[in-house]
Amino acid sequence: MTERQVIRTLIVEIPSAPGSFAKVATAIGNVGGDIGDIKTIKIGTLSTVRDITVVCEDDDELNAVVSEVEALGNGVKILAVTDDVLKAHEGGKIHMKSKTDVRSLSDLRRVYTPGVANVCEEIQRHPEKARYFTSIGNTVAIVTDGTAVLGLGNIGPVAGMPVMEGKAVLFDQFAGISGVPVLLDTSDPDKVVETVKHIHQSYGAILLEDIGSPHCFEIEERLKAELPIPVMHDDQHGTAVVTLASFLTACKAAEIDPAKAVVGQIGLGAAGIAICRMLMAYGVKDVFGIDLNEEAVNRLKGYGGKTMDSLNDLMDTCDIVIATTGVQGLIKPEMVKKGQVILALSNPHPEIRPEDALEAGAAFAADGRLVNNVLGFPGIFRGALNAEAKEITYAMLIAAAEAIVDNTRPGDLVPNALNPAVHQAVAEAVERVASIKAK
Ligand SMILES: NC(=O)C1=CN([C@@H]2O[C@H](COP(=O)(O)OP(=O)(O)OC[C@H]3O[C@@H](n4cnc5c(N)ncnc54)[C@H](O)[C@@H]3O)[C@@H](O)[C@H]2O)C=CC1
Ligand SMILES: CC(=O)C(=O)O
Ligand SMILES: [Mg+2]
Repeated sequence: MTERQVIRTLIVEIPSAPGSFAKVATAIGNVGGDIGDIKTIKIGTLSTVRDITVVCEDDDELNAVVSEVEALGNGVKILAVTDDVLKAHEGGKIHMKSKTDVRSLSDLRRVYTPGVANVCEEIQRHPEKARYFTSIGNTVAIVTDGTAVLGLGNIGPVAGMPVMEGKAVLFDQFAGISGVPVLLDTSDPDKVVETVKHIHQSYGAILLEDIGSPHCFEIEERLKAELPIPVMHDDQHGTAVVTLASFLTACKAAEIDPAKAVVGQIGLGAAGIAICRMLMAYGVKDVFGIDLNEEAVNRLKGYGGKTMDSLNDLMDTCDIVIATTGVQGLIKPEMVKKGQVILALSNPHPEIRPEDALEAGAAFAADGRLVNNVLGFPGIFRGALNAEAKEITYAMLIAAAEAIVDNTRPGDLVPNALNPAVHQAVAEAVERVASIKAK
């Protein structure tokens, strides 16, 4: 059975006495549950009710958590176990909303016919004005064929929709951008390019998401060459930006010269190859990569990277190990070298849990929840749209990575993705570079 991460909220009644909550927390931890958010629902003289979010490896572990907490007795009661994740997806996560109220006939005539006709004619005369009189300039298509959805593989575009809606939520919250999922029922590069070209006029930019390798490379290259608006495959470049930022921060903290760091990349698909290319372009000389797929390894060699014979060799040799294979648990604790930096970036499950890597001697360890392209893509697109850029260049991506580094607090690997200042800083840095180029 495939292991899956199970997130549930336990609604627990606990006696209002010092130490009672600690017993519940210990019971959850005893059987491997991780505690997430805790919300106090009711404080009574005799008992307190709390929502405790727990993260478990699978249903068996969740059942063990529930039994362990119930076994405490002495007034500790589980009132309910709820699935907040499924609940948060009921009816979908996004909704197209009007910015204008229509309350009177004159509103109606202004917003719709006949008033709207003047605006149409103005745009017909001056097409560039569409950017000001429509939402096009603030709307990004989130295009997927569903072939590499997180590390879940080729689950199809409709099953991938919750991820695309998630990206749209993040676009809205962190960058004020309307993200519109576009689900394609083809992965054929000719058809994808043709389709996106036919619909591109609705959007200010195109974000390609969870399109698997190798077809993602041709699709992105062709769309970049053929469309007059920014196109970026987030799994490649959004991930590479955030990984470069965490790499630079880790090098500084571990006193490693980035140019002399020996980097090992496990998995050379969309994310992996882009990470290697960005590190090499930034001046890192020793970038080694491995993949089960020979074509992927040859692609890396074509870009100037090197390969190794095995995962064990890579783990033995490299100071900094980055993994994007989608394979949970691929890196065993006994493979970790003392002082190594381990970025196990696969979602939803990393190649090694950061706590296990640290316990095995790693100097720094993070997973894909922390080092995540959410730190990059909202600000990158905001900056590109603000600058009315025609493309997202390497210089813009480097500026984004440096802005992320500048916003990282001492002791942290990356900034908190919930901090709006980070997205603002990325957007400003990207816009500045894009505007310089445009002059
Ligand atoms: N943290 C983040 O921001 C991001 C994380 N990712 C994660 O990276 C993973 C891969 O995503 P993509 O690159 O888009 O997929 P992909 O399908 O393009 O690439 C995966 C690559 O890993 C290779 N691979 C699989 N098993 C392997 C093994 N045992 N040893 C060596 N290589 C192996 C495959 O041959 C393939 O080349 C996913 O789990 C995804 O969630 C992707 C983008 C962003
Ligand atoms: C974060 C992301 O884009 C992925 O895991 O595919
Ligand atoms: Mg993705």
